[in-house]
Amino acid sequence: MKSQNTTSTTLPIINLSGYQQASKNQKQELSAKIGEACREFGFFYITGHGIEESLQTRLFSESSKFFDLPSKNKLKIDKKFSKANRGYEPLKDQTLEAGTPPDLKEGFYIGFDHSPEHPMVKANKFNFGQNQWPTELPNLKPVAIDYLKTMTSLCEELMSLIALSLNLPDDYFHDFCHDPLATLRLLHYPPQPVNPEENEKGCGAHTDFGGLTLLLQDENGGLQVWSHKTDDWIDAPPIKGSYVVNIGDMIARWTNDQYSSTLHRVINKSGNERYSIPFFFSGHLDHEVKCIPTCLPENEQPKYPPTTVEKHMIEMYQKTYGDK
Ligand SMILES: O=C(O)CCC(=O)C(=O)O
Ligand SMILES: [Fe+2]
Repeated sequence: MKSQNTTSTTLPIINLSGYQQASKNQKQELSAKIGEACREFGFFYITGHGIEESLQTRLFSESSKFFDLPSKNKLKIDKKFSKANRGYEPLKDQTLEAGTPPDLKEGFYIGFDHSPEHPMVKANKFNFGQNQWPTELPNLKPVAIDYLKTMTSLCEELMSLIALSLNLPDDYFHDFCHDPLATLRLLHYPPQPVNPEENEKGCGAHTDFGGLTLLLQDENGGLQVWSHKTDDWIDAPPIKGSYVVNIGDMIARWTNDQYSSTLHRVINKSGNERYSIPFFFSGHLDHEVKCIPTCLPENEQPKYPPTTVEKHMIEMYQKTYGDK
């Protein structure tokens, strides 16, 4: 692949304003724009999504307070103590791009709190369980849980627009959306070093594992998206009040790559500390993911064998975190 520079193509911006009250026709129009963006880039921005700015600001504020804590405090809630991969992920813990140095980012994983009696916890389902919260930041939990709930509802709506865009009934992904694995990841990227190791980056080139990712990023920029059209990296700069949405591996598998789960990476060249908050909507763990028959033209074969959400998620965590 090419250097760390980018070309100037821009990702589409889709305004969702009023989507909840939209007529059938308006929803069809919106879904057609989403479909086009998914085919061309696998990435798009959304505005008019209805998530309150004050909620986003409070979450960013808790996030920066968390990463400012002394290392020894953060390490007390290292995700290695959690059966459900919840908690602190130290700097360089993950290598998203095989064969390159580990990612220059630290993180904090949050999901819905599931009691030990929850059937999915009893069944030892992947990433279902309890969070680990920092005792120093009592406000993080209510803000993060509020955010998780709101984002989950937004993703359900987006999945129904994706269904429409594929000429499927709008409730086609209903079962996938039921009792989903939904993960919030607070991320902190130190500035890119002046003399980085070869190929060292904030976040190595990767595709996202789940259904949809909705990314909130601060004003520093640094996200780059691979364009198969121009065969080069393009910038996905922050646009105030928007989310960057991208298609994950599940949707690529359903559509036989008609909708692209696109490579992306982060290089924090801003010289500042960068903060971002991706929300990963991965769906119901038992859901089978195999090519949707109407997404397979007569002369094509499915590119991927059938899998389940859980199987794919486990494989991808093992691949990028090794045996940790
Ligand atoms: O921080 C970002 O801008 C992107 C993070 C990302 O791609 C991920 O966590 O999967
Ligand atoms: Fe990603």
